[in-house]
Amino acid sequence: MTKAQLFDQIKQKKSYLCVGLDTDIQKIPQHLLVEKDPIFEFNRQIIDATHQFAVAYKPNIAFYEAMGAKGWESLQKTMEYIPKECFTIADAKRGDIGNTSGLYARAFFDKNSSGLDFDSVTVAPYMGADSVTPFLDFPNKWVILLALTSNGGSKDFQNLRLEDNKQLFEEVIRKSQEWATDEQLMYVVGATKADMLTHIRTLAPEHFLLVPGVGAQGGSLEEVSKYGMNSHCGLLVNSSRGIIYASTDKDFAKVAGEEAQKVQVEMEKYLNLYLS
Ligand SMILES: O=c1ccn([C@@H]2O[C@H](COP(=O)(O)O)[C@@H](O)[C@H]2O)c(=O)[nH]1
Repeated sequence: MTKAQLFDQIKQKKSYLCVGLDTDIQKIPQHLLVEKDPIFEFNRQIIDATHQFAVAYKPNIAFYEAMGAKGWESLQKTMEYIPKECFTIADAKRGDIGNTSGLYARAFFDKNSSGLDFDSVTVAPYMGADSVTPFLDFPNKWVILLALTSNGGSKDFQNLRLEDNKQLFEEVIRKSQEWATDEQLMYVVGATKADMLTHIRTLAPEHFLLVPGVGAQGGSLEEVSKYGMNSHCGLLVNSSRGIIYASTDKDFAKVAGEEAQKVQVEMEKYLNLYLS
């Protein structure tokens, strides 16, 4: 999917919501456990209930890998089920020496090889250029590079000052722009770091940002939108637990749909206010 197509979706749905499919067998409603594939059944109902309010879905790969071969099968079925207009993110946080990264890229991007055809994958920048560029060899596919993450531990490395007093995450954003344009590269910035967004927009004015950390982690959608939005929105704001586990009862899908709609209504307001 191109950047223009993503912005078209955002305008059509008046939403920049990404629903996180962090589907945990221990958290899904009990009544689904009798299904042949409870994880897929849960995702199917969540997608049915939320897709009119969401422009993207982000399965966190850990939740599927932890279930072995069955988990990969549930993931493949989920990917087949997500409506084609939605942007898909493999939240896998990969990155390794070049030839290995190439295989990670095939795992998420090359349907003929792995059965998976994600639009994007999250990548850790720590190993540098040759660990990231193999993902960029796939046309129309995106790298979403971890820049300033939402967790407390992000300060251990990402805020370290370099010799020129720049913080490490700033250098990640600067250096990575030598590898790809904003047509293929996005950054992860946690909603819990919304106070940094004005500054981040000076470093990456045109890029889309994937912003996790609203909902369960307490980040503010209003602040993210106010300080992070650009002329083509430039934001995909993820909520996982806040939507998919809003109810853990038989009504889980209906309640998830209602939560997604609430977020969409708020996003519509911010699109009207802050789209420059
Ligand atoms: O900085 C980051 C990067 C990734 N994540 C992931 O996003 C979701 C957030 O889930 P919630 O339930 O909405 O808190 C989850 O998959 C994380 O692994 C992040 O939170 N922060």
